[in-house]
Amino acid sequence: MNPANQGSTDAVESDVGGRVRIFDTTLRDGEQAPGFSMDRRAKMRMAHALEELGVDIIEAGFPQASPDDFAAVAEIARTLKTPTIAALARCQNADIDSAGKALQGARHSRIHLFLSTSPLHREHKLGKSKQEVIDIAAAAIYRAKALAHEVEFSAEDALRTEPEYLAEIFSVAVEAGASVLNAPDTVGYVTPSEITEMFQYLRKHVRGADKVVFSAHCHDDLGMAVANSLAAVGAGARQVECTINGIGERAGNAALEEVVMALHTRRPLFRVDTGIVTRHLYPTSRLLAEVTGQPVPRNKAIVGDNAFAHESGIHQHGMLKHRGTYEIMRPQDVGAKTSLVLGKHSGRHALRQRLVELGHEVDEPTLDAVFESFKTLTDKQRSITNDDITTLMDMHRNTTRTAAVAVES
Ligand SMILES: CC(=O)SCCNC(=O)CCNC(=O)[C@H](O)C(C)(C)COP(=O)(O)OP(=O)(O)OC[C@H]1O[C@@H](n2cnc3c(N)ncnc32)[C@H](O)[C@@H]1OP(=O)(O)O
Ligand SMILES: CC(C)C(=O)C(=O)O
Repeated sequence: MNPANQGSTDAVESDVGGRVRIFDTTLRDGEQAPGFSMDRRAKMRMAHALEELGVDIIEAGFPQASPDDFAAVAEIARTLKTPTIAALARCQNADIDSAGKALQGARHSRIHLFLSTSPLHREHKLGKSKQEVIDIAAAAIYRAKALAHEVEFSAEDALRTEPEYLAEIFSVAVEAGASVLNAPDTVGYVTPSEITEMFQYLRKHVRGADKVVFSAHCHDDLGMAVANSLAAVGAGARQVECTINGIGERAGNAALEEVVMALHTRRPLFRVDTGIVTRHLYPTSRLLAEVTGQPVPRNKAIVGDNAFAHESGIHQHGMLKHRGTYEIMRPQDVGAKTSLVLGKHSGRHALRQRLVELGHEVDEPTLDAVFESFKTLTDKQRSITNDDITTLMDMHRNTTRTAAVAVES
């Protein structure tokens, strides 16, 4: 049993220490991005991988969105054993009932309600007053409470909402029975210092703040989703909503693997733990790429092909002496491998190492000669294989032999 799932009101209240729950929304916000939708079968495969990864909560979908999404949430709820299964719903009876029904078989279920709170959304999207929005949220939470083990309330566009009003609607949400309060940066607008201020304010001013978990849900429109999520943790958030490979609406959500490895690698700074089995990060990332048909960018932090690859000679020389010179994480901790890639920017040290690995004996004159032809080749060819290296070595041997024969005759 995952200790994070035992009861929903055991919030960690201090700014440092404790457990941060990882709420994975790859199957909901992640799949909302154009090109990333997943059918029931794909979602099942991902859900099993997410369970193995050790996420605390899987947001399996939005049951009211389509019959297949309802079926996917229901199957995930029936099948998975460890994580809490969440389903998204608007503050509308049909959505709430459909989420409750889809979650019926779950060992631990959560209805995730959302309603816009910012002035822009209240006026233009919902056409509702402040009080009307509060009343709609309260009624929805009461209804959802009867249909799931717990209710999370998200104030959509929270970070562009008046702090006093946000604290008020969250206070009402706690009274109505919500045990997780999510303050999303829906449009990826804020900076780390601003989100810190907002979470500190909410934890101070929401009535019943000590009974609930505060959650961050950050989008990457300005490339700050991970930094903002970490800042929120620093300000007391104890749930982070994130996705594998950072997929999600527009520029995406905070990348799960980046949030987790930042908390893990810089533990003395954050002083919190997650339940993530980090060596599953890379395989889970690759599975997502497979089921969506969307490759992981090479330079993606943690899980990209280049995340632990070194081509530059100066870096390779350092790596051969001590891997800590250019790596801050052990690749095996995320299920990946280090690679010293030979290319245009490589130097003699890495070339010698590869020649030795391929079983060639190399003295300094040989290395110099092969290195020269290697550099000529890399100016023409972006990727160099072991076969290329062997060919260069064979060519050098042939040249040396021919020269020796010429001298003899
Ligand atoms: C920030 C987020 O990520 S929120 C989640 C966004 N995700 C999605 O929208 C994906 C799934 N969505 C869908 O499949 C469709 O939008 C459906 C089936 C849910 C709804 O479709 P439709 O009924 O045709 O409505 P449509 O999407 O065009 O418009 C949204 C309606 O929901 C209302 N609405 C929006 N948010 C909420 C809310 N949190 N609570 C209550 N009503 C809301 C809007 O005011 C609008 O109402 P109206 O039809 O009375 O004008
Ligand atoms: C539903 C909420 C949490 C959301 O996805 C957002 O505000 O970005």
